[in-house]
Amino acid sequence: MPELGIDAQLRLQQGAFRLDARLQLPATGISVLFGRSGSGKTTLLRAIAGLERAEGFLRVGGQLWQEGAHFRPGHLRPLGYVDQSGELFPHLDVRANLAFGYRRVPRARRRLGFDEAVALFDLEALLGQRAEQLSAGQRQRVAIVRALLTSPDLLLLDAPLASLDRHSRAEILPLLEQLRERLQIPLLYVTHSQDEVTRLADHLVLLDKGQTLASGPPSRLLSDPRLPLGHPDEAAVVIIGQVERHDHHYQLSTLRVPGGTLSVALCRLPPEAETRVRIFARDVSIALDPPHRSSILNTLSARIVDLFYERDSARVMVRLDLGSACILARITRLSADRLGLEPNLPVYAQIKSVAMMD
Ligand SMILES: Nc1ncnc2c1ncn2[C@@H]1O[C@H](COP(=O)(O)OP(=O)(O)OP(=O)(O)O)[C@@H](O)[C@H]1O
Repeated sequence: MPELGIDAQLRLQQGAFRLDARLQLPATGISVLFGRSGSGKTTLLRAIAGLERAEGFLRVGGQLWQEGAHFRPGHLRPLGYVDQSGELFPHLDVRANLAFGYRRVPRARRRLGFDEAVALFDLEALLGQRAEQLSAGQRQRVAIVRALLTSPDLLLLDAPLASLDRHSRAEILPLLEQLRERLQIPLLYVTHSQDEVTRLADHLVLLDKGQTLASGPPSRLLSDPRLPLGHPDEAAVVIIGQVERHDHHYQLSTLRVPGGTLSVALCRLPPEAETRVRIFARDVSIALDPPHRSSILNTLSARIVDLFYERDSARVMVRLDLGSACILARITRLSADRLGLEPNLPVYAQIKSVAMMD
């Protein structure tokens, strides 16, 4: 793993709940903390923020924030924290809300200019509005930019989209994706939405009953059906593709991915650009021979890694190795038996639908 942004072991007892989490996260990019409700995500974030006093150690960007008796209090930890509610100073306008933290940062320490941050989150038109007049989605955008403008060493976002409607979520997600390219600090993002995991995560941490169950690249964790990552019907894997060419006549772009090429809706990325591609397990079917005369455009060569039988279900999850990445196929047990699927068997993965994430 590249340079560590967060290195921590934090233990905390809260009533009957015990947090005992080990974190080793990269210095840049979005690390997503994923887990069921009650798994301890907020508690862990609050411990990192110094709002809860956990035992153990915490190092952020090489700085020791706590260890043993040494405990840097929350207000002296240079971090931005945004929670679900995105609270602002209601009587101030957006400009004053944003300027509040920004003015306190010495010019030489500022990581992001005021105008740049405002433009990044498309806030120009809102600068004169009072915070109490904003919609929930607008408020959350302002809250994120306000946190960014304090030039933190670490940005903590606790389910920032969880209380928003679909439309506002769809508006903010691409802004967070853009932020990934711009930020030079770790961003720790809590969610229990699988969609946000596939869209945002550069690194994924799975928390279960207060413990870190798995931590690593999303491509590895998402393609491991043994991990409790949500309902199997929503299981999806993200792989990296490279733009090969565009076909304007048929409005399609071709991406090079492990195992072959994929056709996707025409995109604006230049040739050779990298992009994330999400493939739902439910959209993948398996054939033993190269399919021909089919309306499905996308077929990849694969080899079966293993099969996971779901209890009391007609379905089986099949892990398929494409060479340098794995995808999942959720098919019926009947089909798996009829085709005689077993580990190591070479097969063709037919993919009904592919979504580009960039
Ligand atoms: N102040 C407290 N005292 C006792 N128990 C608490 C306290 N705060 C949280 N808990 C318990 O700690 C556990 C973890 O809660 P936490 O809010 O961190 O989970 P979470 O993963 O963030 O959940 P969600 O996704 O629903 O927000 C839960 O069982 C919760 O009931």
